[in-house]
Amino acid sequence: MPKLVTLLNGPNLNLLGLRQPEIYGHETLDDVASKVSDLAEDLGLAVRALQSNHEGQLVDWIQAARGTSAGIIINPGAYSHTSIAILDALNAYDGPVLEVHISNIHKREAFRHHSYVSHRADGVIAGCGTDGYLLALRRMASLLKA
Ligand SMILES: O=C1C[C@@](O)(C(=O)O)C[C@@H](O)[C@@H]1O
Repeated sequence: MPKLVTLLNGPNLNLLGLRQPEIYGHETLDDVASKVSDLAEDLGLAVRALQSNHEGQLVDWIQAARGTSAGIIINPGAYSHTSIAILDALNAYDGPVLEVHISNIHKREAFRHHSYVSHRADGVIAGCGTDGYLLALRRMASLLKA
């Protein structure tokens, strides 16, 4: 049975491809989900990809990953910069956590430079476009093998 990885995307990432394409690119979230699932198959992993605009829903999914998912990859969107609730939920999760940002948050406005989720993340990928999700999945595969 392949190990399950939960891939969470936060607010406004449902608009990927439409929203500020000069920053986030032209691929849609469905495009990303399909390239992630192709790579997952090559790596022998299963991915459950979920997106929500709601903080509490993301907290519920992180809690649900306890005992059911081997790892979490999360792009918390703007909640990265505000949500202690998401950090607390991740702190209650035992497996590896990788944080992805499509854009390089450190090159952008000062309010994007700090991420609460980074206090828990085992790795952070920022500024690699949607390839960041694939890089995170490869890293997750090696963490889960180790
Ligand atoms: O919604 C997002 C997307 C983002 O997480 C990224 O993927 O680059 C960066 C955040 O600052 C922003 O609020």
